[in-house]
Order: sequence, then structure tokens, then C-alpha cells
Amino acid sequence: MAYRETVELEADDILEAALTGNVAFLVVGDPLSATTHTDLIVRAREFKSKDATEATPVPVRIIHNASITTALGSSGLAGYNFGQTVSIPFWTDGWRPDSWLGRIGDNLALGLHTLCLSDIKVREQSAEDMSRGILRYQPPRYMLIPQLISQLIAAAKDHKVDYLDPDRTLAIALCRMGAEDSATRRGEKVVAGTLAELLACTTPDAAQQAADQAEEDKYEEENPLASENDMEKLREERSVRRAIEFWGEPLHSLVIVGSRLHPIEVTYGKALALPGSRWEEVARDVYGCTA
Ligand SMILES: C[S@@+](CC[C@H](N)C(=O)[O-])C[C@H]1O[C@@H](n2cnc3c(N)ncnc32)[C@H](O)[C@@H]1O
Repeated sequence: MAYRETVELEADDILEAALTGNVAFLVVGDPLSATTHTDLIVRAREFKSKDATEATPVPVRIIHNASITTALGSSGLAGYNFGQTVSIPFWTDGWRPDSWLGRIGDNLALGLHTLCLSDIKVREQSAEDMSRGILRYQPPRYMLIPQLISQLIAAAKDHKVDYLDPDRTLAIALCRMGAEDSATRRGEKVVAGTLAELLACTTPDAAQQAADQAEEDKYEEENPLASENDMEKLREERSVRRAIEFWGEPLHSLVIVGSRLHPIEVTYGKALALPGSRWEEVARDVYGCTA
């Protein structure tokens, strides 16, 4: 398995091996879509072997693959009408990057849809471990639909922008695209609705909130030394569990619908919409498009 460090720090070893044999660099999706690996290709072209005095370019063949950037067609929205893609990074207590918000605004101003990709954290170290020089990796984390939507809404509120109103913005969740149902894992799931409706799919109701509180009380009773960090971890594990129950395992993406909507797209989206969704009403009243 080539981890990010392998590609970033040990690319020369990959290229050295490719000088004398066939080396395949396998990626998720398409090698040149969303995460582009052009850097490796440039290095291959300019490669100078350890003992060589001159560059000995390594030939590269690119084999394109299905990608989230084409699977988004399952939303029913025309690929022509998408603007800039954005990646939504995990926020922490002290770091809430949101430069993507302006790019969503630019797309919406032109009536264009936005593909929002979600953050993936694999083999990440905690700041604490790094400062102590301990090489230990955190468990992998994948941003799921509820957190992605919550961050969109929070950033829009922080910056007081006039777009991404949860009740007036249509969106389509694209989860596990291309995956088939199996005995242990749900296959792809495509769901349309307003941001508020999609978020509500995993928001606990009053009975669930009471059960959550009871679970926390019991945990504290059984673990009297539990810190606020432990409680946060418990809550996060629970929301991840809930998100996976509804949306399925990662990977998840979200499309924010722009105003360049065609009546056929509204009809297509209606078939993907949650039961009782205001999809058609919002398409008509806010987006000005009737099926
Ligand atoms: C950094 S991008 C890499 C994209 C990849 N090169 C491709 O062409 O699909 C990774 C993000 O793409 C999205 N993604 C990739 N595959 C997906 C899938 N099968 N279903 C839903 N989203 C997917 C997720 O948002 C994921 O976090």
C-alpha cells in the first residue's frame, strides 16, 4: 500500500523501480480527477536515476477510470452546469477553514451546481503526539453527509451570506457511488431534498435524545474519571454510527443545486427525493423551475 508519505516523500523509489520494470500506481476513481497525480507524472518525465548523470524519463501510461466527477450524473443534473468543485475539510476547535464558501457563492451566482467532496483523514497524527515526537496514527476518519451539511450551514451563518439557507437550498447526496449492496454493506445511495431535510434524516428526535442522555449518564457512572474529551468521543462515535446507519459507509459527496435547472431535472430529482420532501415546491418557488 502506498500511503501519502510514500507518494510525497519516496516517489523516487517508485520511479527507480519503474525504470526497470512495470509499476502500477492504483488510486480511487480517476488518477487525474479531483485528486490529481500530475506531480508524479512531472517527476517521472524529469527523473534522474541515482547514479545517472542525465535525466532518464520514465514513460507513464494513464488509464482513466470512473470517477465521482462523472458519477455525479446520477444526480440527474447536467454535467455542463457544474461550477468549481470544492473540498470540505474537517473543522477542529481552533481551525475552521471555509474558503470554499466563496467558491460555492460564485457558482450559485452563475446558477451553477457545486460538487462538494468530503474530507478523508487517514494515517493522521494528533498535534499532541507530533509535539512529543510520538509516531502514532489516529484511527481513519471520513466526513459523512450530516457533518458536511452542518459545516456548510455553519459557515454560511458565520459569514452571514444570503445563500445556503437550509430550507431554500436544494441538494443531492451521493453516497458510495458505484458500490453494490452486499451482505455487510449498503450499496450506493442517492437522495435529494433541501439541506434541512437531508440533515434531519439523522437528527435525533426527542426520544432518541433522551436515550442518548441516558447512555451518557450510564457511561459517566461506570467511568467516574471520564473527561470531557471522552464524552466528546462517545458523542462523535454515536453520530458516526447514526450517519452510517442512514447513509451507508463512506465515501460521501454532496451536490448543491444551482438555479440552472431544467424541468426534466426537477422531475428526475423528485424520484430521488425523501418522502414528504419540499423538492418540487422549492424548485418552483425559489429556483423558478416547474416540472
Ligand atoms: C479527493 S477525492 C478523489 C476523487 C477520485 N480521484 C475520483 O476520481 O473519484 C475523494 C473524495 O471524492 C468523493 N468520492 C470518491 N469516490 C466516491 C464514491 N464512490 N461515492 C461518493 N463520493 C466519492 C468523496 O467526497 C471523497 O472524499
